[in-house]
Amino acid sequence: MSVILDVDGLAKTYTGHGREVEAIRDLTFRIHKGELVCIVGPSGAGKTTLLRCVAGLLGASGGTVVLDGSTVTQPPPGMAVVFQEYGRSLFPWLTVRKNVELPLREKGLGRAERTAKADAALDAVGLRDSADAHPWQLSGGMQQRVAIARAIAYEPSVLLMDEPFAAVDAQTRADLEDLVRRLWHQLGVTVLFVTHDIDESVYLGQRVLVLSNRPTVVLEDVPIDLPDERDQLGTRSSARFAELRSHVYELIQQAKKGHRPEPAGV
Ligand SMILES: Nc1ncnc2c1ncn2[C@@H]1O[C@H](COP(=O)(O)OP(=O)(O)OP(=O)(O)O)[C@@H](O)[C@H]1O
Repeated sequence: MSVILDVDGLAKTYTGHGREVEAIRDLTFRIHKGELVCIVGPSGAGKTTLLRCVAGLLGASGGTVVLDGSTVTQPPPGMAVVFQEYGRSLFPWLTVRKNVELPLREKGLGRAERTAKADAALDAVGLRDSADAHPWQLSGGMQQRVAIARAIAYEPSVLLMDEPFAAVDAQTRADLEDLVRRLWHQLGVTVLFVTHDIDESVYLGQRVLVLSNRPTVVLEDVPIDLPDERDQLGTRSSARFAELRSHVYELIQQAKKGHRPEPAGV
């Protein structure tokens, strides 16, 4: 499997207003083409900072992010991001279809192709019937599905998701998790999914990267050896799921207490 995303020695310190916050000290990991990788860590560990650096929305203080062989210095064309705040990421004055079409317009696609791709993406998330509605006429879960449709219509090679379901109710969240797994299977896209929810990370991921507390490093890269076919009831009640969630939970507890991996060579 080829490496699509290579994060090497990434560091980020925020400066300004007379103070410095070292958010990320030294993050190194690789993601292969077509993988679904989750990132968890204690609150304030730097998960959003990491995703913004990977997306080219924030300049790193050190290290490199390489997407498909090219160093990321600004938002790269092959990446799409779904944020937690769907309310702020959709334009209320545009219809659902126009919201989904927007990045395709920036990509330079003609009207017919834009409409076809937007409608296919809305079909994939089950929202074709709402194409002519405005975002504010939809529920929170539906708005987040619009944001997902917009991201997949763009046909990114890597889809970044930053706690995308944190603001929706539990039932909707379960449905959206299954939607992400289904789209990932169908489209073969690489997904990097940040969440603070341990169960969600184990349910969704093929691997879970557990981050230390700030300044952040990778505490452990946990392979999730659950069967590829997952369902909310069966998978979550399996013995292996319980073992994996306990392991990740333990790691987060250690991270909160300040445990850090030994530096290499010590
Ligand atoms: N613009 C900024 N200026 C200064 N410090 C910042 C800025 N953005 C984030 N930080 C700090 O960097 C650290 C990491 O923040 P970040 O939002 O990346 O963490 P997180 O893991 O996503 O947190 P949470 O799980 O609570 O969402 C925090 O200490 C935060 O206060």
